[in-house]
Amino acid sequence: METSAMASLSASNHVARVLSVANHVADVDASSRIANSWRRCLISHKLDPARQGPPQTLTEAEIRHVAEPMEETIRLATPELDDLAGVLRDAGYCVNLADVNATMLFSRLPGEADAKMFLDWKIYTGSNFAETFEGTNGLGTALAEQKPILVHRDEHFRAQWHMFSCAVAPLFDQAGRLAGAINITSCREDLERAAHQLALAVTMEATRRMEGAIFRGHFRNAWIATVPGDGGSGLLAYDDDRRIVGACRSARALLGLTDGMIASGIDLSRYVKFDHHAARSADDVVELRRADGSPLGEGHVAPPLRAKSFTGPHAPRRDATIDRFDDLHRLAGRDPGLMRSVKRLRSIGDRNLPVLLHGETGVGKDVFARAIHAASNRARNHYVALNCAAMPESLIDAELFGYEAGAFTGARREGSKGLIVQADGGTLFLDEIGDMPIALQTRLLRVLENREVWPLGALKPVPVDIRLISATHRDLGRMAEEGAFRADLYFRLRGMEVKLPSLRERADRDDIIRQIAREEAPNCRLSDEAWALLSAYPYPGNMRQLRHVLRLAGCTAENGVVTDADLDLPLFGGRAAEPDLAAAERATIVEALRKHGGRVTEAARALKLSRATLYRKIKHLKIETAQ
Ligand SMILES: Nc1ncnc2c1ncn2[C@@H]1O[C@H](COP(=O)(O)OP(=O)(O)OP(=O)(O)O)[C@@H](O)[C@H]1O
Repeated sequence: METSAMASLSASNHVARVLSVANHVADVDASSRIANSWRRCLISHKLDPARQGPPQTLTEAEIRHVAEPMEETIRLATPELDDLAGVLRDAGYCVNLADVNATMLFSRLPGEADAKMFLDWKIYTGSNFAETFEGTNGLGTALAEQKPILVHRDEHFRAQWHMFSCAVAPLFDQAGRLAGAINITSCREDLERAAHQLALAVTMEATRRMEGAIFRGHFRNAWIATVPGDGGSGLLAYDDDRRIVGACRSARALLGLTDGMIASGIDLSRYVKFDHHAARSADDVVELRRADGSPLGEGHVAPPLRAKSFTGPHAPRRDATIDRFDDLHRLAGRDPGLMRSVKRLRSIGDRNLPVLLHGETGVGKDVFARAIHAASNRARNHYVALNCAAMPESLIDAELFGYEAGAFTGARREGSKGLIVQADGGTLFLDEIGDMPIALQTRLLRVLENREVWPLGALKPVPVDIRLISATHRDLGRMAEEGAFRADLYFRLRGMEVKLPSLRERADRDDIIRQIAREEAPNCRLSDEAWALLSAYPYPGNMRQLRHVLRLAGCTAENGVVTDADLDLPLFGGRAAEPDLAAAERATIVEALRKHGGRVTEAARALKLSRATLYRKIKHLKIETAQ
């Protein structure tokens, strides 16, 4: 028999089976949950099990709109989602997070061999698998019932999904409300139900950890108590005055807490009692008791992420929802490498560890450095930045270390404090540190070692307390090996090294394009062609270039639609084109400088480059300037 004829025979057998189960005629081996779902699909949703066609898929703009309220949930769940995808990848599973309406908003595909099937069948971000449209399926049915479910092959309502097997766990938010679901799907023919059942158990465990991460992330400035219970442990968040500010689904069920009780700021001691002084860290086990003194079991208590130690009852109340690491989390987006770096920065806390940022031009080194400063206990003091590539050696010296009155010809009469002293108590950001002349490197090293500065012409040093963040696009390690950069300074600078990936390397590049499009072209939508172009372009100028391109496109777009014609994306040549590119680049820069009377700032603005990048290019291309 031909394959298509076999397929249509099995489809008609399936239709007959669905009808007989739904009408309670035959007692086939479909589980009661599957049978009930089939009944809902036939009777309430009036669906046809034989209907063929892809799932409903949202446009880019619709995905953006739907994903916005889920941004924090997705961000906090991403590390666990990535781990789950890593564990299941070799078994051919794709992993998705969907919202309450069963629209997939996050997807991780397995290896190439398995991925094609998911792409062909549109099992990816933007597709909707609501039971009311697609019939019985993992996502739709788990969300309809708010319970984990396994839907194996011919348990799907529509015959066209019979080559797939899915396992889904619903996801509940920090207030115990249904927030979405975590789905894993396989299309491997040899997948046994028992093995799939095991994968469901793994998914349920991972989902519980995601819920924990979402709860802890949401209440990061509150105390968190973990309370044991039969259906898994519950999480309670409370403030410095020991009033409950949040409770997860299990804690609500376990202790009978409602939204109203939590909103009224109910006392923790009316539900749970324990010796606060016994809990010094999240790893310490504490004996928990109910209000009447009866034992509740062993639990844990974690202090707020910002707190160093327990605060007394009169300590000022903190806002339990504001986190000074917010900017860093926002910049890291969903890029796994950057998310790990932010996690490490969090664990460093307020220790004065130098940070070395590494990345191409325009990847956001300056904004990242500012965000590190904002997340530190130095945030109230100055953030002072200096670009070492943008100045001649003599000026860097004076700018950085300062000078006494009359220290040299041309010096200001009253002298200058210098940037290092200005940054006292705060953060000093040295951009393009690889361009710092060797003599100045030696002076900087002395400042870092002795914590004092000798301004030029001064008779005594000035003590300073700075946190140093430096940045470079160069390979400083190699430069240190080759003697072009002081190795001892290099090791001092890289207390922690953070690699800021180029835009083309970022795992969340599409999110960034969407976000920047929202900011720079707020009243426009992107046409499909424009989107295709934007997501395939290599962006030598990274975020800065993307911003400029979209800002311009926002101005030229007609009828609120950015088309490919609005995108000013110059061809980015390969290796063979490099000599010509360099010549063309040189000519463009020389012309821009000429047009702006040699003023680098204005020429940089006209060329849509940062001043530092233009200085670097001027140096690299050996262009003569008036300065
Ligand atoms: N994660 C991000 N999302 C959106 N925009 C960003 C992000 N990071 C940086 N940008 C934007 O990119 C532009 C360039 O950022 P920034 O000046 O910090 O880059 P840089 O790496 O310091 O560049 P250069 O090395 O050329 O000095 C800025 O407009 C900034 O707002």
